[in-house]
Amino acid sequence: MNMTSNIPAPTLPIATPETTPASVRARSAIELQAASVVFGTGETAVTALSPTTLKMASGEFLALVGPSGCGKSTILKLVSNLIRPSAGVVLVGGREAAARKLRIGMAFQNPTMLPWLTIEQNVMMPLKIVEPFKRSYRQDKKGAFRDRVHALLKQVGLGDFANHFPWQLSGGMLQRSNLCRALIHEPDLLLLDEPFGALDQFTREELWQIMQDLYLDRAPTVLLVTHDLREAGFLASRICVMSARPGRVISDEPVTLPQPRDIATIYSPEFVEMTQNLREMIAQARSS
Ligand SMILES: Nc1ncnc2c1ncn2[C@@H]1O[C@H](COP(=O)(O)OP(=O)(O)OP(=O)(O)O)[C@@H](O)[C@H]1O
Repeated sequence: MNMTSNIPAPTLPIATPETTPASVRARSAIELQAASVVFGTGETAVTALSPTTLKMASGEFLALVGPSGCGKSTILKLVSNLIRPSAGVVLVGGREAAARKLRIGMAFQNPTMLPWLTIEQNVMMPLKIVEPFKRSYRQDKKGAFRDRVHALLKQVGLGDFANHFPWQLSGGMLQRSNLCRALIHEPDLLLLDEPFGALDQFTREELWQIMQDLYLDRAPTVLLVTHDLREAGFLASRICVMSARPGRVISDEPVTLPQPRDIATIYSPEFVEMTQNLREMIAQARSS
């Protein structure tokens, strides 16, 4: 399913994967060098992440899987610079604490739409607050921004819901809006923490396809945390498995299936074998 043909030509001088210089794209390469995280001190200290080494190239789609509490979300927080490592180094684009210089999009399990704003206004929010869009927004370019929001909403099948309020949408529709809000400002780096976790299987599969289209269209660097091994296999170009808390990466393998993938792929013997292997690794990690 490729919906890119529905998008009107961009009306703003916004970077696309084709126009973004390699130097800019390289800024979103990620590297953890023996990075560890301890929350708290003394007797109440919790080691959330063992020294972890992980490298991601710009434009890569990496899925992190592992037992509950092993430190997956902690890695997202490190990469986004919400927290600093207790030891080791986290580099984004080759520099420490550099995430704030990047355009980052985030989507979590529970979409946090502002209930008093319409879907259009919610999705527009990053354009209001993130440079360079913020400057143009102030210069009354709202018409162009609105066109951009509508094009993206249309791409995910929400073209007719721009003026609805969040409470008028289903869970799946809210998750689509959530993805739109995470992508509207053309992020270099997309951090996804179980973004489809609360959805039924059919809606989830539909959103995997939408996510895949958006990724192939825009090529951001994506770090996806998920418990759903099929989701990891369907979307990612690489899967890292973590050990139980305090976690570290115990397996790091590419997903060799060609992209774009369709839903039938997840029933192929190759795919089933891959997810079974991942499942066994996680089951072992949980019990050890
Ligand atoms: N701010 C905090 N203060 C204290 N402990 C924390 C904090 N944040 C996370 N932890 C602990 O660190 C560990 C790792 O948490 P994290 O959220 O990274 O795990 P996770 O792998 O994402 O878990 P899940 O799959 O269940 O979402 C957990 O034991 C958690 O309780």
